[in-house]
Amino acid sequence: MRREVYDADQKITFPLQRPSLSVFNSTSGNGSLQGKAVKKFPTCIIFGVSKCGTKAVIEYLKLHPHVVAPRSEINFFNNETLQFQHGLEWYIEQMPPSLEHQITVEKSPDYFQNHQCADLIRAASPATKLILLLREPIERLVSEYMQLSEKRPGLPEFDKWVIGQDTGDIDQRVPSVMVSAYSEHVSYWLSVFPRPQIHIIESQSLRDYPLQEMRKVESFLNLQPFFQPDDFYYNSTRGFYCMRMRFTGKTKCLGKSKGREHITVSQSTMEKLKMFYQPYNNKLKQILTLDFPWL
Ligand SMILES: Nc1ncnc2c1ncn2[C@@H]1O[C@H](COP(=O)(O)OS(=O)(=O)O)[C@@H](OP(=O)(O)O)[C@H]1O
Repeated sequence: MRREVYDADQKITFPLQRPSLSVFNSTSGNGSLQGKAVKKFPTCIIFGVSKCGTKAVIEYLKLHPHVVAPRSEINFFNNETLQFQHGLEWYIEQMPPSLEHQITVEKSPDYFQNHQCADLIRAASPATKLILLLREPIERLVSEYMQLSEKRPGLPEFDKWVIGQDTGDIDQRVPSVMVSAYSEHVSYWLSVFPRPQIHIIESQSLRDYPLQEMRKVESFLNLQPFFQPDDFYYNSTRGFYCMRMRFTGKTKCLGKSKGREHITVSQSTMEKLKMFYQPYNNKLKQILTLDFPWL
């Protein structure tokens, strides 16, 4: 059975029943892991926000033996070409096979500002759980700027990038500026998904207290309690918590593209940015009834 999830002009259909592709028998020596492994639609999608620690959450989650996740972002629901040419079966094909007791988690943080992703995910799988990370908006913006300036050497200096030369105000035409206007996007996602279906993590708290935050994630996903203090250790060279694999003792930190040094924003631009984000932050606090240090 199939149903339309786009409007009639777009003619995209998503199967109501999720197909189980690439069925095979697990050859794992661990008795409890034997059985059929199949590729499944994610139980949980980390849908944003970019530069807020999404990679850390998915890598931490992958320590849990009951979690599988693809190696990289799939960016399916924000890519019409993939949807039209390949369809939902292709999306599921990108997932690693999972055993019956395992869940699949995907992270594509650019879904957040692409509101149609909310409708598409809901149409494809209304019960899929969602995780959202939120970072102080100016810090997030600077983090994205650092990434962009590495990829695009001709990018203007930060001040010129965020301030419209014609107006002298924060330039709302810069997409990255508007990504940090969280309330605009959160209100849309909350019009599509009930609040209890979205777990929110404050980025600084994840950086400082990974164990505490990952235990909350574990509970949100109804996973068996697994995370222990030894799974995380502070790496003073990197300035972040890294991971210790429980069964091999090997350690793993995130790559060098995480934790880039940030530029110092001039005081006048900082003031403009603070004024600009204040109303969005106030609205966010109201919508979520949450209190972060920067709200
Ligand atoms: N454990 C650990 N290790 C490394 N980095 C960590 C960690 N926890 C959180 N962070 C913060 O994650 C920021 C990058 O966020 P994302 O992974 O969401 O970026 S991306 O959108 O996937 O590019 C990255 O931002 P920048 O410091 O600005 O690079 C980090 O601050």
